Amino acid sequence: MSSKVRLQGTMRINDKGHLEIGGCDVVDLAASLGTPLYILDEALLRQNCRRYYQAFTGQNENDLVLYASKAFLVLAMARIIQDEGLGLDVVSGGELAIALTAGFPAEKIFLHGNNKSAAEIRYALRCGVGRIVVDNYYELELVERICGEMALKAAILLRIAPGIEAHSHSYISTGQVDSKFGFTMENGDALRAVKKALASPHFELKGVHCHIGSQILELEAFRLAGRVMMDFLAEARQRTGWTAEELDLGGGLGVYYSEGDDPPTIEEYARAVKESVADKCREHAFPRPRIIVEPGRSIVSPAGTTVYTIGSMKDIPGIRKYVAVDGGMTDNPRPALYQAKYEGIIANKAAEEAAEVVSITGRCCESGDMLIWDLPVPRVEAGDLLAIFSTGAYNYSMSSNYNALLRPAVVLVLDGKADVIVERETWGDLIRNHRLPERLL
Ligand SMILES: Cc1ncc(COP(=O)(O)O)c(C=O)c1O
Ligand SMILES: N[C@@H](CCCC[NH3+])C(=O)O
Repeated sequence: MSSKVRLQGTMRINDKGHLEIGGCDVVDLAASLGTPLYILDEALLRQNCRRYYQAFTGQNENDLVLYASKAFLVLAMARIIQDEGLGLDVVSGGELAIALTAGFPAEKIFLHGNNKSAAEIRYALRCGVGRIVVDNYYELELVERICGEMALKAAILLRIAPGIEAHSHSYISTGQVDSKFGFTMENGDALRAVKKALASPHFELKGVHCHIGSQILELEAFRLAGRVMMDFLAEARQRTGWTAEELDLGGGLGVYYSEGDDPPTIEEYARAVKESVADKCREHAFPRPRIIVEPGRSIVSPAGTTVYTIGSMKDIPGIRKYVAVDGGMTDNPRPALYQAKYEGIIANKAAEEAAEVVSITGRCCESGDMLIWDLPVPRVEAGDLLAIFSTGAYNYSMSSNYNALLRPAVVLVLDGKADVIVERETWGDLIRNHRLPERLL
């Protein structure tokens, strides 16, 4: 094989020496659908959903797994998530619209966000979403006012910043005190918010929420979150008499991207979360709340692969060989944003031994548009196909049209069938919303 990489899910190298996913030859997919191309392994995606369902709802039927839409949400994805019995966490009117258009049951949708607009809140309440997760005082008042206007009572959770430092990239750590998200526990804001919510006739306060960060590879951070949040609920009960029914611990479980990443399994994560809550329930004689989790990355990331065509190369002898592909930070901004590391192989030479080390660069006019540094590959030439692994999360959903590049298609593969679930953009799509004022005609 061209480099030591982990083949996940249904990936294999076929008799032609090509990478195959979901029974589909990646070289054929690239020929018929073009590149860059996002490929989604439906079997692995469903397997991850089932493992989460089994580890939580399967053990306690009241517990709930919400898939975090921000990782990747399109109509087909919403259908798969619904099929697998999970709920959805959405963070905008747009994500909510995708979910509802796919026919997702509103009561299994939780609306998140640190600055929801009044229109989004009205839309969510009108559709009957399951919960609104209120992030701050401004929102608490806004949601209350809108409920008053609509003459209804909203089932809410309060997002709390529990003051936990998760060991992840600072841009994706969210639970620490200095964070834009949630009511701060440390300075008493969280408890004041509970009192305020309880005093309102427009709220049914179901519980609390926290999310300490993303791509977390250590269970201890999750255990700590469970314990800290349960201590908070116990204190809130003591001070107000209110017994929370729900504890939403957010998402955050990391995945394997490259050598050195050693994530806990979904089952280990579930055990850690549930045990930390159970221990504290015993300590405080607190009735076990419904546990809710919101995984995004760990469900969809490993199921995604991006395929690119190799074009130009620049060899600087003794320094580095740059190999350019037909995508880059527009379809995968994570290396540029978080110094994220990925693995990949040459899909049409997947059985060949590595012969050189190259650095994969994107085609954007930015020196920072690097996808992989120092990747061992067989001898590569223009026209070869590079497959980069674990791109299912925060790639399509964070893609852009920088340099007027087009967003790739997304194809869902299963048992030799390949279905396009998102069409490749066209130049027409790029220009559709542009307007020329009269005086420029
Ligand atoms: C509130 C909330 N829930 C869930 C998630 C999903 O996180 P992850 O993809 O790391 O599981 C996020 C994103 O980090 C989030 O902000
Ligand atoms: N976008 C981030 C994850 C942040 C999720 C939202 N809190 C990533 O690609 O790793």
